[in-house]
Amino acid sequence: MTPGEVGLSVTNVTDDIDGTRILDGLVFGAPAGRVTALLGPNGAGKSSLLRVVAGIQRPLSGTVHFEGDDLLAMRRRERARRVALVEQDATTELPLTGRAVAALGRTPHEALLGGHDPSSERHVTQALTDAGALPFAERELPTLSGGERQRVLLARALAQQPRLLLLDEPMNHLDIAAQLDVLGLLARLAADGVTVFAAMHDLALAASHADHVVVLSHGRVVASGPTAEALTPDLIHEVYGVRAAWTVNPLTGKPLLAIG
Ligand SMILES: Nc1ncnc2c1ncn2[C@@H]1O[C@H](COP(=O)(O)OP(=O)(O)OP(=O)(O)O)[C@@H](O)[C@H]1O
Repeated sequence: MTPGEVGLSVTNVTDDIDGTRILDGLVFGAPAGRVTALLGPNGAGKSSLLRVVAGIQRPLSGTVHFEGDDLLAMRRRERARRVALVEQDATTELPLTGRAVAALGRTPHEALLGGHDPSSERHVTQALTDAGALPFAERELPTLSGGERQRVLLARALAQQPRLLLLDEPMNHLDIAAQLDVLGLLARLAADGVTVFAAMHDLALAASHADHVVVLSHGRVVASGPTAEALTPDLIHEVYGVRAAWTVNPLTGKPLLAIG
């Protein structure tokens, strides 16, 4: 698939939880080999949508295609070879080392009848390195700080070698340098052909690092498109009730979204 073509395609996705409509007729596309930020206020439905796309939560109706294939109709193992999700504050009480957690990402690629794959260890070490988690590889997960755990969970997703990487607030727990580090990694993954779809809260960081945005409000898509076109000050005011203006970042010379 050529970068920029629609990679992820969501059509008429609707879902309820306990009789309440959480996702309401969502229709949007996210370009292949690009970083798309999923934005929206608390409770807008971002995590729910990511869980639907990842195949964890089956929607009431609608379809989800990736690179032309129906993700919801796929067997779980096949889907796991294509799609990885880094959940928000995933369970972290497992007494497993960082390396063991990252190695879980290899499961969908392992032979069903066992057998050692010699390349697996190499993929795990590479994933730990790319996610900046190598220093924590031999430490048990419950002993790690929030930001360190976040990097290990990212390593697990990278070890999965997904074509579609879903992330739920990947910058959560990370200091600003680490946030920029992860955003740089997401851009490199996208340049390598991975479609990245990440829920984010920091509008300014999303504005400067995402190629494309999808904005949810009350379970509906209220904007979707290339970042500078879709993320207008009016839209931001309507959705978040704050003022915003596009300006130029004096450090980088690139567009900067100022929030006031
Ligand atoms: N298990 C559940 N039971 C009841 N309501 C739920 C459940 N999970 C989510 N919801 C509700 O669904 C709506 C969407 O939640 P979701 O977590 O998808 O939003 P979000 O955009 O990810 O929010 P945040 O930015 O706060 O993480 C919210 O109103 C939430 O209260």
